[in-house]
Amino acid sequence: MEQHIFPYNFKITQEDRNLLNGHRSLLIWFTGLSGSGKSTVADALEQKLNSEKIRTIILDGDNIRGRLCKGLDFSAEARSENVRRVAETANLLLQSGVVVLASFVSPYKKDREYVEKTIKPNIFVEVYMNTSLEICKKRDQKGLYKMAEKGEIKNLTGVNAPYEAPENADIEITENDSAEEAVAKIYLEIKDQLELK
Ligand SMILES: Nc1ncnc2c1ncn2[C@@H]1O[C@H](COP(=O)(O)OS(=O)(=O)O)[C@@H](OP(=O)(O)O)[C@H]1O
Ligand SMILES: Nc1ncnc2c1ncn2[C@@H]1O[C@H](COP(=O)(O)OP(=O)(O)O)[C@@H](O)[C@H]1O
Repeated sequence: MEQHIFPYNFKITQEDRNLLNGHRSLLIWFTGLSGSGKSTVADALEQKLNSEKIRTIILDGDNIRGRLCKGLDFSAEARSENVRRVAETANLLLQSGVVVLASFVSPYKKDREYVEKTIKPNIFVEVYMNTSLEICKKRDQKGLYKMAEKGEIKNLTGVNAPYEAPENADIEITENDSAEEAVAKIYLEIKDQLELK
């Protein structure tokens, strides 16, 4: 289909919006197995940022899959499409000047690289929630691992679907870190990048 599209050059830039907000925008991307602590740490970090008067928004797997990404399953292709839509959404939100916290299993390296490429020149901070499968299985708050054991789920990440761990994550959170420790680690890393006014 031939399209005639002429993007308009709007006058207010992202830099103008950052100035108004008093900080830069960043994308903080949490990746890890189900139960690794992505949502918990994103939640605690958002509270810390909020208390510092930093504008934030959270994009979280389960929430996004109920709306923007409704109908996408957990095949490799659908997961890539899920992450692609989130990357586009994050890109728009970053242009508004907010700090975006995104928590997605995002098991494929190429998908995470796609996110980083999509949001450039904005800053991508990859947080690897390095919680072992053993601990995630023990937590199993949603009962997904038990369902996989019974053969009721065929593509659970870490069990019968792959997880490609980041090799050079900006920040690694281990299963021994409490949520508070994780927040402290992340905040220390991003503080300068926020360029607080
Ligand atoms: N098969 C399978 N594999 C992984 N996760 C599953 C699966 N089925 C359902 N769930 C639930 O979906 C949440 C993960 O969605 P994501 O959008 O983050 O996944 S992905 O990035 O597209 O891989 C995930 O949320 P978290 O537990 O917060 O990670 C689960 O609640
Ligand atoms: N740092 C932590 N230490 C101990 N338990 C945690 C920690 N982070 C999360 N949990 C617990 O693990 C479970 C799964 O956490 P959640 O944040 O939902 O993980 P994810 O979003 O990666 O699926 C929850 O019951 C949560 O309370």
